[in-house]
Amino acid sequence: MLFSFPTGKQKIGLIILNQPLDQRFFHVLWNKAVIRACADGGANQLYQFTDGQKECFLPDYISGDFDSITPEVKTFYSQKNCRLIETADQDMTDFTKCLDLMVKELDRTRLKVDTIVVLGGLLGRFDQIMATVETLFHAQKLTATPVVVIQGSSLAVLLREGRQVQMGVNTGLEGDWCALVPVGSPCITTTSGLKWNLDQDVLEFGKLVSTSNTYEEHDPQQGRNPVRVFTDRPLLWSMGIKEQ
Ligand SMILES: Cc1ncc(C[n+]2csc(CCOP(=O)(O)OP(=O)(O)O)c2C)c(N)n1
Ligand SMILES: O=c1ccn([C@@H]2O[C@H](COP(=O)(O)O)[C@@H](O)[C@H]2O)c(=O)[nH]1
Repeated sequence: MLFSFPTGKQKIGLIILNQPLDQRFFHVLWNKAVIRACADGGANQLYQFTDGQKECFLPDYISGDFDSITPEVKTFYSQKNCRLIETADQDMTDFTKCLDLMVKELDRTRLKVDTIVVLGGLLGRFDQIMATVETLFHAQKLTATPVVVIQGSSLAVLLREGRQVQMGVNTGLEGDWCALVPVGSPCITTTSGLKWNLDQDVLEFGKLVSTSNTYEEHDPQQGRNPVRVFTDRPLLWSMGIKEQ
């Protein structure tokens, strides 16, 4: 798996959750997206954020149990022929269901994306933040495509087990912290490219969790080396995004 912040010619799928949108990345990510979706109240966020030019920013579909989308927003997007897909299941979050639909839609249309980018999910309600992380576990079963969550000054992605993952950390957008968090189970982990590397060390809550890590020192002319991580179980990678 090769992963870097979605820049350059990457094509993405974009999911907007019910959290305030961020001026820094919205337009660039919207333009890279070949499919765009809102999870329930994510549509309210899009509607509000694009005020004055809403017609230029129509999602392909809005899904969810529709307990958050307002009647005004629902009416607006349905009149603009955006698909409204009701997913009433109360055992899964609107994010998980929206992602499941996106994977199916990508399969159906044979559209290819490099990454599915999710805006929101890392701030606001703590239970929702935990649910975001849990959705990343579903994502690994649903698709081979990396699912990257971005909100505020953080990015999160769940690294797959059993293979070396290489991350480009030289796009200029990376902040100065990064972390490896063993969310689902203990992880035997080996890394390179970090200031505090691991060598077959066990990351485990109550034992060792790699927060407040950073990148190894580098020659500014040459840029940072990629970060390489090998883990025997799914492991959450999180990194800072520069405040601009
Ligand atoms: C054991 C268990 N705990 C809690 C729930 C309740 N539950 C889990 S996911 C879900 C849907 C959440 O919807 P979402 O739109 O993602 O979040 P909301 O803003 O409505 O809280 C619900 C109600 C459940 N079904 N099972
Ligand atoms: O505080 C929050 C609230 C919501 N989310 C995410 O958005 C979707 C949709 O939420 P609704 O409240 O149903 O509109 C939800 O599944 C969460 O993934 C969030 O991240 N933080």
